[in-house]
Amino acid sequence: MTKQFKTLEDFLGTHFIYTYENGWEYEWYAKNDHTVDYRIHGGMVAGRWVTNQEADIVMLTEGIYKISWTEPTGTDVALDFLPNEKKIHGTIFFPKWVEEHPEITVTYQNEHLELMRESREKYETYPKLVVPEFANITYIGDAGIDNEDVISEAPYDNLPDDIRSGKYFNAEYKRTNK
Ligand SMILES: C=Cc1ccc(O)cc1
Repeated sequence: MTKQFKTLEDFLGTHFIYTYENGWEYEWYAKNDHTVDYRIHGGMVAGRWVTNQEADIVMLTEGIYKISWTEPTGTDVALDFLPNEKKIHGTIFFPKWVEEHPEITVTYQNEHLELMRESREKYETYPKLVVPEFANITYIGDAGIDNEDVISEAPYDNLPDDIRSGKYFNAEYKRTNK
């Protein structure tokens, strides 16, 4: 996709795959102007996936976007997207308990919200683990707003390659393997 991003509307509805310089691979979808979905393919919490996370999404200047949110786990995230440069800078602020028990969060979070809230009370928050990293964007797709097919199953080994090779979605950006 060689689309040039200029406005907030250009960004909303876009689906990205990217790899942080520490090797962590993430997939993320700007579902609408206040909601994000994502799936984690590599790194400390690989296997985790989340839909309908409330987020603040703004355009800082033409073609540059900032997204921030706080999660039920107590993890905070701030992402800066420079899609025309195929670059992102992301900072993740993990509570101590996620660093010590990442496996609790490696699931489809939406079905385990109570466990996340219980765990953040039961275990330690501080000191937080701050992970600031640049990432290279390896895929950009125009999924459209509120497309429930984008992040709709658990991550598996070759999923990013299936998407990048064009076999995961049809021309309407619906999953081909459903
Ligand atoms: C913790 C979630 C999260 C989602 C996307 C991303 O790039 C970093 C963190």
